[in-house]
Amino acid sequence: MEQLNKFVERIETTLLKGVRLESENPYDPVVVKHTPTGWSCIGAGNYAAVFAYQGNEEWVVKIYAREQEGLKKEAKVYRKLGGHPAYSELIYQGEQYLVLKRLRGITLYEAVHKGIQIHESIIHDVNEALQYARERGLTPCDIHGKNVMMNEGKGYVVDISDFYKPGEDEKWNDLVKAYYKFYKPFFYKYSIPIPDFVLDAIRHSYRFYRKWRKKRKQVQLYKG
Ligand SMILES: Nc1ncnc2c1ncn2[C@@H]1O[C@H](COP(=O)(O)OP(=O)(O)OP(=O)(O)O)[C@@H](O)[C@H]1O
Repeated sequence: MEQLNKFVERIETTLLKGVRLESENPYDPVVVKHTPTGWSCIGAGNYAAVFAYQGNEEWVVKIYAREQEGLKKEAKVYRKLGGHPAYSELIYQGEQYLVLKRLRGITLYEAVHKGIQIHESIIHDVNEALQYARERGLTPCDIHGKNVMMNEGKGYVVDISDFYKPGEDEKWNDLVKAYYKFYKPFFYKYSIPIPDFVLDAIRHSYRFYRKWRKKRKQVQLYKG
């Protein structure tokens, strides 16, 4: 408890006072303009940036750049999820930030970028973790390559902030399909790294593909 109190004090007196975040577009990651000494940014999503403190290996701080409402919902989801080895845990909820258990490893996005093999066990672990969430009354959503981490052959789900929304999306299913169709037979086999600009192009094209698919479904429904 004392350790947590000290950590919270450090967040509020150093990190929050010095950090500068910019979020221009909800479809692109938050940009960290300045990180105070002692802290390092270990990841950024479209809503938040995540920081680690040099003297603390256990916890990370997720600061929301926009939509503080999302922070409250994420905390609620963690409470509902309880403890599971494939998820992080909520340690503390601040006004603008959450303290979470630190997950180790690299994201699937980084693995593909660096040509590091993603074993099938990762896909199985995530499938199992998502099923666990469903059994707790949650709806797994927004699970993509930057929201799944792997470490020593185990898979972890990093971001559960959208699990309260009604209705699952297709992102994880699409990723699994792409894994078996393109990744496993080719990129996995030869450990080929993929440059950032290609991954970005895939990310943008996938967004358009999802929009197109959604429209097509609506038209089909309308035609009956
Ligand atoms: N508990 C954690 N331990 C270690 N790294 C983490 C943790 N949580 C997040 N990260 C890192 O920070 C990055 C951004 O976090 P996260 O995906 O939760 O942000 P977000 O803005 O909610 O994302 P999204 O754009 O998917 O909504 C992750 O891709 C991961 O690299």
